[in-house]
Amino acid sequence: MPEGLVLLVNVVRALVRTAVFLVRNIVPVSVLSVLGWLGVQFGWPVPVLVLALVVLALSVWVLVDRRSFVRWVARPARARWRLVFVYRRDWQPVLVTAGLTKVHKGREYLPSLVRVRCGPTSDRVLVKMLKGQAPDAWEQVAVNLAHGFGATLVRVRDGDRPGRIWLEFVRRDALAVPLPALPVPDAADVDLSGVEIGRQEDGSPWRLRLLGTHVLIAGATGAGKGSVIWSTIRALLPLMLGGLVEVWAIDPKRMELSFGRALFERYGRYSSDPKGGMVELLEAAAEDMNARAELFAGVTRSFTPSHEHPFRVIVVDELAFLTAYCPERDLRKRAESALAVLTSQGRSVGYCVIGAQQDARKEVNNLRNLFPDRIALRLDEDEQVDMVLGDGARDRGAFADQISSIPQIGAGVGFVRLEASPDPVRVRAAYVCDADIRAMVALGLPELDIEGAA
Ligand SMILES: Nc1ncnc2c1ncn2[C@@H]1O[C@H](COP(=O)(O)OP(=O)(O)OP(=O)(O)O)[C@@H](O)[C@H]1O
Repeated sequence: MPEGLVLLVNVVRALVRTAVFLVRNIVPVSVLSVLGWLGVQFGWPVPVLVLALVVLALSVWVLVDRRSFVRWVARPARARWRLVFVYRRDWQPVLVTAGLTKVHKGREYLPSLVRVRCGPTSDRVLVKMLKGQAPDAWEQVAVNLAHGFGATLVRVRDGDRPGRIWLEFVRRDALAVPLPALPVPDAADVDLSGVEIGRQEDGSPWRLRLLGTHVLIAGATGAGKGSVIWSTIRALLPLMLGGLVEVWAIDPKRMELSFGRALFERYGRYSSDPKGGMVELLEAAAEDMNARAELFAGVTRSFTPSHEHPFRVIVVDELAFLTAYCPERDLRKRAESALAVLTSQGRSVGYCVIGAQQDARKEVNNLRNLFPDRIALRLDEDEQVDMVLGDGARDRGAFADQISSIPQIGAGVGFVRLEASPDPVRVRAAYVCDADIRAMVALGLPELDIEGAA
């Protein structure tokens, strides 16, 4: 190629790059230009004074309304910073190494980085994939991307339109520290469509729906199933005391729920009797539910709790004991059919079954599909994740098998699928310790000797 032509090509390239840089950085470039112009025109104290005034105005904003400052200034500024100095800087080398680029006829095709948003603990990066590329290709190299961009974890989420995906880079584990028991709410604030029992990864409250659903909590031993159960009971306590909610506790392990036995006996029912008492309780619930269904038929389709017909939460601490491990076949069959009746018909008449279980396998609990809402705490094997949360949940980032078995870090941590989105959300239940349970019992039974109750 003649020398002149090479020179011309390089000049054109440099001009294009400069134009792209100016367009991409229009805001900082404009601000610097105006400040420079002020300096040249009126002397350098002027831009310094303007800057000082801007800093003063921002400081006042922080003091007056920190939230809106973070939303409108701090987060966008941080997102810009991370776009330029983290993602754009390392975009090409990391994607090439992870195998997400394509070379065709000597030309390299690179997926484009569209936008970056910063949250308190994670960044969301909108990516335009190469034509013909699917999100799976990104899911497979999520670990490479995490290491490449210095994140602890990367999740791949659906984008705003076909061909685009959000990459969620988790910078810091917001759930690494145990969450103490939440305050007992006021009765007026308890909403059975979403009782607050912990935190989501983005810092917002984790609300568990009880009205019109049943909940399965799956987790290996020590995963913290008890904290989900007790946080739920704690959130319901004011309505229990007011007679609008009853908790019927079935406690084959005689560990977790026995702490609140006095509370359940006063504001619901309790059984830990392996010789048939627990099954009788389930059958009584199923019978009452049938009677309710008959009464409500053709009268009402939505349930509102009343003193006559309280909302009943049936808590079963270890489902598998009733449906699989119980030595007596007859009791197993009766328990299974009562549970099937309750879960298949109880939703619309004010019954909610919350079942906990250690083993998520199908052989152990074939009622699993009757629980519309499921929580996967720490699980022993990766295949169990999809068994609990549904197909594809693990591919979408529900790594319940990787939750730490150290209680401080991992107990009560889990994944849920919320109604609004197929993507699993990481959550942590608040930890209701023995003293908190005693205080709850004391609140419900002030006349009782608390040590005796617990
Ligand atoms: N949400 C939580 N936050 C912090 N620590 C917790 C939390 N939940 C439980 N723990 C700790 O983990 C331990 C085990 O929890 P828990 O007994 O609830 O597990 P589990 O899943 O019910 O186990 P198992 O099936 O063996 O009864 C508790 O003793 C407590 O120290």
